[in-house]
Amino acid sequence: MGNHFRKPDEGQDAPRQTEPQTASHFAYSTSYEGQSEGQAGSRFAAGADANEDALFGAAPAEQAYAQPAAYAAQDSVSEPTIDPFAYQPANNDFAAPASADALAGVPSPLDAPAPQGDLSSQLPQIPDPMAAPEPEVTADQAHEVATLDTALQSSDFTQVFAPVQESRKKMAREAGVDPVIVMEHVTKIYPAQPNKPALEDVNIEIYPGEFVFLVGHSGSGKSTLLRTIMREVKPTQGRVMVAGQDLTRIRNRKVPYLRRQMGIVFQDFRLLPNKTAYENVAFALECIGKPRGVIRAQVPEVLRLVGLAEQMNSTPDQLSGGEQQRVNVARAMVNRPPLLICDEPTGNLDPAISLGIMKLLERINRTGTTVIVATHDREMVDSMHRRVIALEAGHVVRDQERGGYGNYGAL
Ligand SMILES: Nc1ncnc2c1ncn2[C@@H]1O[C@H](COP(=O)(O)OP(=O)(O)OP(=O)(O)O)[C@@H](O)[C@H]1O
Repeated sequence: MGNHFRKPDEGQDAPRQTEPQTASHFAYSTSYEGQSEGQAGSRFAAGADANEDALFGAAPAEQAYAQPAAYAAQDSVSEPTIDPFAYQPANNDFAAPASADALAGVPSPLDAPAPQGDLSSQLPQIPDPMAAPEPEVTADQAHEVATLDTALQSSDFTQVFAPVQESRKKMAREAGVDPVIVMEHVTKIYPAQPNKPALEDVNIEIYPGEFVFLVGHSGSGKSTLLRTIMREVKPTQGRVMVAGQDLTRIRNRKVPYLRRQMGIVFQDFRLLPNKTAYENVAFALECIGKPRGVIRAQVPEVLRLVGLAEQMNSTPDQLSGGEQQRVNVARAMVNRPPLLICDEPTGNLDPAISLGIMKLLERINRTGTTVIVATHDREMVDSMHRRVIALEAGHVVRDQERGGYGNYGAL
């Protein structure tokens, strides 16, 4: 999916093709329909309008990056002790337990003696026809997964990836939360296909801190939906609100500031081939004018958190596909955006490595970042039990709180 974006100098309905990896593609490589790459490049000029950073709530003070210890204090203040999304059973969910006295003497079925012998060995062994074959995992892959698992245990994680405290605070304070993304009656018709809307009357609300899977057949509109959220595609009809900003109305010059609030991860990694992992991540910060001190503090930290402390000086050709994708995630997150948009982030990866990437995204989500993942990865969606939005021919055919991949339309 991620490789369907157009070259900057092509019209909006030009045939879709893979972009070459160039420096200008590195930082949010795709430009808004009709906007040239030159214009897009200017988005990263230093000296941003501070007011723009208010788009998603106040960004942390620059100083906080240079003093990681400050995060801890900041986090402990801003992280709500109650997660408003967490399931809170009502008092009457369960019958009140009987007192211990009343229960005394009543034989419990749990106290019954266990049947003797291992019954399972006496039962005929029937293979599960639905069971998927175990994927083969090489020693290298197992090592890669293990290093990432170790990195994910780091207690420092929240200090670096903890961007949306403002909205979480609001949620906790008011117990009523505004969605971070609202799509109202959104229809997108590409002129090249006037009779086949890529999206039709789509209505979606996504709240801060959610983890959302977007599923659907090829061509169902997943990429188009993500691209409207990034304001790379403008709807033909309807309204898209991101963090309270109406994307159908904001001026082009504001788009760069909007995108700074988004981390974007694509299937085709788009790392700069001649730069090391460190340099690739650092470049994302250089592009938005971060001071060198911030870069020196933040880049190794974020690479360590994605389990690449040992590979900072490796170039992409020295990294596995999964490691490259981790650099990509680190690069998307290094500026601590409150919203992470992933278009087929595991599309090219082996199942074991895909699971590692998904765990990483989940870990980032647990720090409060809203994560939206378009994917064809059935096993992943089924195993994670997160919100699933299914698209079919541009329509939302299912929006399920804790869904599986399903048969798109069917549950
Ligand atoms: N730039 C474009 N010009 C014309 N039609 C387009 C363009 N981009 C997408 N489409 C069409 O819009 C529809 C939705 O495409 P989209 O890429 O959003 O689907 P998708 O679900 O992401 O597919 P995949 O999973 O294959 O990436 C398709 O019919 C596609 O051909």
